[in-house]
Amino acid sequence: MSNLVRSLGYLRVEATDLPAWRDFGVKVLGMTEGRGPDPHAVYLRMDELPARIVVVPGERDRLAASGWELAGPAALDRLAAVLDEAGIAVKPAGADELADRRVSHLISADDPAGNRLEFFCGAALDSRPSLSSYGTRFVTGGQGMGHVVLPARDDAASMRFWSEVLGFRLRDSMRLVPEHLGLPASDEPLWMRFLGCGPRHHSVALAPIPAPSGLVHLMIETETLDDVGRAIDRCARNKAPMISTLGRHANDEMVSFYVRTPSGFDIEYGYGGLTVDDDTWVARQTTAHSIWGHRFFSGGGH
Ligand SMILES: Cc1ccc(O)c(O)c1CC[C@@H]1C(=O)CC[C@]2(C)C(=O)CC[C@@H]12
Ligand SMILES: [Fe+2]
Repeated sequence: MSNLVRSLGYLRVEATDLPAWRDFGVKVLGMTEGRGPDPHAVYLRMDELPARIVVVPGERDRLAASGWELAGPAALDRLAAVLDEAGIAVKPAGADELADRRVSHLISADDPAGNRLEFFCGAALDSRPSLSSYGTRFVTGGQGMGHVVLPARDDAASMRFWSEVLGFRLRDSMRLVPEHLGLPASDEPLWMRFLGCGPRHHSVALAPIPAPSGLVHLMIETETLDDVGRAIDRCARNKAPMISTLGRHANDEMVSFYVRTPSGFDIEYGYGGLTVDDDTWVARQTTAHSIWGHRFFSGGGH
């Protein structure tokens, strides 16, 4: 157990339509556009960091990496050793990558499902405030930028890596119905695992959900319910495809809806998520994904 990762820091996305992403990020999500080292990239800000979503031009639409923040260089060194001991290949970053990501230290590794992870510390802060023209304010800070749901076929291998090696804590599990995900029926239970590394109920969820882009969804959280309501209005105005109704999740009590990004994965746009304390939290099994709402339009799956 290492317990070294503090929060979800950023996502790097490779995309085919950069102008669509700029419009989507600013006009639908209510993020602000930052500047950065790559003149062709779109840098989307939520807070004092220079970017939380970095969209780089590419041949295809996919999650290039999720970035995970650690407290400092000593913690990053310890994580590198822990990964190495577990037999996981660790790639140190070169000066070019450090400059590109505007962090002081960075290593990368793949999880057992092949999800590319970057672990960093020493992020640069932007002196210009991130002021959304819709007044949207995001919940970040110690809770990080939100949560990601990553595809993972092998439950046991993923749990070993995320929980035993990285030190994430299991906060909830939910059984999935294979037919709802377009998967063949099976006797083996299909698990969705919700894991946390800080006060946010979950910073990552792992599930055998097919995801051609490498990401099922990214959840971002706003400070008020009105921010979520206004985002729903902006989806309609900008013809962004909402894929679910508003709902409240059973496990983290988040009130949210889902909208499709120009890269084919989804954004969960939410308010009011639970924070938990590891000393008192008990992991349970939720049997329904929501206490109300979250009706998905695409007929099963997501
Ligand atoms: C169940 C749940 C609790 C809290 C969350 O933040 C959260 O995203 C979810 C999962 C929602 C979930 C999904 O992400 C992909 C498709 C899923 C599995 C469904 O088909 C129902 C629930 C959906
Ligand atoms: Fe979610």
